[in-house]
Amino acid sequence: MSRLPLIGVSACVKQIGSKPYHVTGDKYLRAVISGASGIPVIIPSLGEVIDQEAMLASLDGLLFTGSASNVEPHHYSGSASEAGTLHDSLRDSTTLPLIRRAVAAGVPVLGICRGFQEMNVAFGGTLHQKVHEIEGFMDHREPAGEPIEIQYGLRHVVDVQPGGVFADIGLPSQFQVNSIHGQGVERLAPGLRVEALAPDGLVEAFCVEGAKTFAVGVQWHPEWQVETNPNYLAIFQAFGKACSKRAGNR
Ligand SMILES: N[C@@H](CCC(=O)NCCCC(=O)O)C(=O)O
Repeated sequence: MSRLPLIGVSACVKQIGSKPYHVTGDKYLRAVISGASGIPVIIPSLGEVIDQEAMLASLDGLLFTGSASNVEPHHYSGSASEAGTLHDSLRDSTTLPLIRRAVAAGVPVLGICRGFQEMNVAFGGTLHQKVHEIEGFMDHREPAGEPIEIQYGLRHVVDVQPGGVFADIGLPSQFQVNSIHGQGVERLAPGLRVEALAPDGLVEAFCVEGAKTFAVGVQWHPEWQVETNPNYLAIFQAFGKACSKRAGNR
C-alpha cells in the first residue's frame, strides 16, 4: 500500500521569553502538504544529539528552509560577521552535516534561501555576506517596510541553464522569482551544477551533480503561494515525486 512521504523540515532556534524553541515557518509546512504531497515533520536543531543516520532512515525527504539568520562564516572560512548579525549555531550544527548525510544516503533534498546557502557551504562553497554591497550585483533583499505580499512578490527573472534538472521537469528557459536575501553564493561548491542565474550573474539555483535522487537548492522562495505559481509548484512537485518514490521503495 502506498503511503504519503514523510518530509523533514529544518527548524530555527528562537528564544521565546526566557526559553529556546525550535520553530519552522508555516508556509514551508503547508507547501510540503500542498506542493509536495507529503507529511511535514519538524526536525529540531539539536545538532548531533539526534542520531542523524537513524533519523534519515525514517524520512523520505528533507526541506531546508529559509531564515533571517546567516550561516556562521567560520563554516566557509569567511571573515567574521558584522556585530549584530543574526546567527543560529545550533541550526548550522544540525543542517550542515544533515545535508551531506542526506545526499549521500539518497534522501531527496530541497534547499530554500538559507537552506540553499547551507547546501553550498555543506559541500565546501563560500558565501558573499552582503551581495548588495558588491559592485555589479543587484540588491536582492526584499523592499523594507512593505506588506508581505509585496516583499514576496516577483522581483527579477532567472535564466535556466540547459540540460539540467529544471529543464528536465519542464521549467521555461526564463521565469520570474521573488528575492528575499542579503547573502549569496560566492564560490559554488565542487560537485554542484548551476541550474539558474539572476541577471547579475548570481547563482539562483543548483543541483548536486551525480546525486542518487532530487538534490536541488534555490535562492528564492518557491514555497510562497506555491499553488498559484506553476514554476514554483513544478519544483515542489518534482521534489515530492522523488520523496514519494523513496516512500514507495521501503
Ligand atoms: N539570511 C540569509 C537567508 C535569507 C532567507 O532565508 N530569508 C528568508 C526569510 C524568512 C523566510 O521567508 O523564511 C540571507 O540574508 O541571505
